[in-house]
Amino acid sequence: MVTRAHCPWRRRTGEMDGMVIDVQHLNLRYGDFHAVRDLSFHVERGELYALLGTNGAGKTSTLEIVEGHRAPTSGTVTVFGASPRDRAAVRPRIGIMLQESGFTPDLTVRESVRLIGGLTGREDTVDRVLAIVDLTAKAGTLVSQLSGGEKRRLDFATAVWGAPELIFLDEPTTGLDIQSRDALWAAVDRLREDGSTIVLTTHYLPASPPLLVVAVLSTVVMMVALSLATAGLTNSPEHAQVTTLPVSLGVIAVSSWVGITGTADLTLLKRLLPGGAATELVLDAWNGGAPLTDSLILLAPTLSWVVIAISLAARMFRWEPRR
Ligand SMILES: Nc1ncnc2c1ncn2[C@@H]1O[C@H](COP(=O)(O)OP(=O)(O)OP(=O)(O)O)[C@@H](O)[C@H]1O
Repeated sequence: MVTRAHCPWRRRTGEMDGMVIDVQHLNLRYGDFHAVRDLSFHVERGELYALLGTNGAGKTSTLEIVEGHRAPTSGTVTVFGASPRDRAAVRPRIGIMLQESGFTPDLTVRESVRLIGGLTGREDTVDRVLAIVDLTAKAGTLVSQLSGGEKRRLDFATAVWGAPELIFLDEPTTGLDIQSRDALWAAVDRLREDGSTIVLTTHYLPASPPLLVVAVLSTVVMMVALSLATAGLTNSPEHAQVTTLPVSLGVIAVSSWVGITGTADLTLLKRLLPGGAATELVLDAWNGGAPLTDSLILLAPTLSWVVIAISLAARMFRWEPRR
């Protein structure tokens, strides 16, 4: 666990309240190719915010802009109220796990962590960081002798040194075995509990996502639909109440759109959909002959399922005019 002693920024009470990242009408073109189209979202302090999307949707490109590594073609981005290109203002407060970090192969794990940590200007100890990323046993091993998953955990170490206020993780679980993946999600959750705001891209979602806010790149429609739908999957009761209706509607509507057929009766619906007054409303409408198909299979709306279903629907409705 991160202690207060490791978190000097916590003392600046009040400064961190509210919005950490604000992205408005972001566009990025690589020559003629429109990689990110009119993307807007914001991230609040203490949130775990995931950018989801199909391969090539623009997740890494967006992250690179917010991290200050790349300039947008148009749109505005602020991090802690400053431009992410303002390194002096922003860099000391953020930790970044790239898709691939270039570590020197003939340094040990301990030397690598100390070297990268030293560059952040934040205080921490190698032992604490190695414990977070579960590399204590490999402290004396040369980077060239690490496995792919161990190298990925070393990448993670560079992002968490000094308990930064804002942590970016680009595909953090790539190459990790199931156990390491679970351990990483647990570490991410602990970092968030300790006060860090976390923004990540991933194709592998934990089975029970912690308090998770999601944007799906490609289209505004997808982003809005999924943000609403997934908010209902969080463990926050107030969110769940507000968003039960979109979750229920989303499950029924997407099932209909993608043409899944089968039989579902009211009892099954009640079992599978989230509970609450909003669900009752949806069921009443459906049962009373609302314009929805009477023949569909309903799936429990896990986050992965919603992503797949909305991606399919997006393809069917050609929601991705990318060029
Ligand atoms: N430097 C570049 N020059 C030209 N096109 C690029 C460049 N970098 C990325 N692209 C293109 O922009 C699109 C978005 O790339 P990006 O890496 O942001 O996607 P992604 O959502 O992170 O994908 P993945 O899930 O596969 O990692 C892709 O089609 C990619 O080919």
